[in-house]
Parts: sequence; C-alpha cells; structure tokens
Amino acid sequence: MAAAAAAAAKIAPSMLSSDFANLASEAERMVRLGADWLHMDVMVRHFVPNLTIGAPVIESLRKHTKAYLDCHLMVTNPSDYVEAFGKAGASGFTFHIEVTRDNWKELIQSIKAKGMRPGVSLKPGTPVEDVFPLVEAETPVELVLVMTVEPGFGGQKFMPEMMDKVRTLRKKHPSLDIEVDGGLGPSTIDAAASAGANCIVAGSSVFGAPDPGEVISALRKSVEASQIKS
Ligand SMILES: O=C(CO)[C@H](O)[C@H](O)COP(=O)(O)O
Repeated sequence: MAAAAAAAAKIAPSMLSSDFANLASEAERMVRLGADWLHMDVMVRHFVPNLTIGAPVIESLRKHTKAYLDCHLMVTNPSDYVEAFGKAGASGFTFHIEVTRDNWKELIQSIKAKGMRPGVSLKPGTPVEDVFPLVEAETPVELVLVMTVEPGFGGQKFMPEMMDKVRTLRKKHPSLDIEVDGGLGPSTIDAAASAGANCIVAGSSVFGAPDPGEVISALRKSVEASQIKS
C-alpha cells in the first residue's frame, strides 16, 4: 500500500503582529512575500484576556484578498460565531477543545455547513489525547492547532515540550494538517518541523524581521526538509 502523502507546508503569518490600521495592505504584502495562509486571532476577552478582531474585520478584509483566512477563535462560545464567520468569508474556523467538550460534533457539522474547514486547538496544559476523538470522528476536524504558548498575546517564548503532542499526532495521522502557534521563527522552526508540524503560524518573527519574506521562506524550507527526511 502506498504511504499517505505528507501534508503540504503552509506558512501563516499571524496578523496579530501586523499594523491593524493597514490590514488589507499588510495582508497583500504577506501573500506577495510567500504566505500561504493568513492567521487571524479572534479574542474577545472571555477565553483570553485580550481583545482583537471579530467577524466584521474578516468581512472587510475578505473584500481585499482571496487568501485563506485561518481563523483561530479564542472564545468560550464558538458556536455563537459560526454563522457570522461563515458569512464574513472565513476559510478555516478553529475552536478550542477546552470549551467544547459536550458539543464538538454539532459544532464541526455547522462549521462545514457554512463552507469553512473545521479545526480544533488545545492549550499547553491540555493533553493531546483529548483531541483524538475529534480527529477520528465520522465528520472529523481537518486541522489540529497545538498552542506552543499560552494563548492571548504575540511575542511569547516557544514551549518545546509541546512537540511531544505534535509527534504523537503525526505518528497517528500522516496527512493531517498540524499547526503550531506561538514563538515560531528561524530559531525554533526546526524543532516544530522535525516533530511533524506542517502549518506554521508566526507573528513577531515575520512582522519584526527586516526581510519578512526571508523568514517565510526559511520556515517553509525547514518544514519541507523535515518531510524529505522522514
Ligand atoms: O495566537 C496567538 C497568541 O494567542 C498568536 O497567533 C501567536 O502568539 C503568534 O505570535 P508570535 O509568533 O509573536 O508568538
């Protein structure tokens, strides 16, 4: 039997680190510099102590870009956001397992019904086993986002101990989209890529670099080189 194809590298600059006053041009700049996805952090002060963007911003940005908008909902009630994000033009809708223990099946169905790709995320303190049922469900999530910092703010330090979760998931699911988020950049990418992550969210390392395109390309090279080795 042929081996399952590796999941393609997707580099997703976190727009949390962009200039929000120029979001459309920042998005265009990232795509021009090689970004595959744009990561959109949705925080509303009741899952994390920060306030960022909601569906109206996604709707406005969608008018300016065809890019894949990878939305990470750091909220306690993701079901309440599905309809609005679907209408706004979100591409991916990733919710947190910690707040959806009882209703993830219905949530996944509703996300798909609105034309978005469902994903699940887990905080550093949550065991990876908690997301197995969602990846193995009849209607599964299509992405697992392993947080490598406590969610809430950009610019934090990468937690290498989270790579055990990535390795465990990759071993079980060779072609699953496994995303990592928090503290990723040229000095931490090899740890994430060799563990098996293929979707890389990076905020401060990309937007803070003199040449963001060079960082995007270094992140991609590391993921692709790890896939050739494995
Ligand atoms: O989800 C996030 C915070 O909750 C951000 O996407 C993440 O922290 C990216 O920022 P950086 O690359 O600067 O760590």
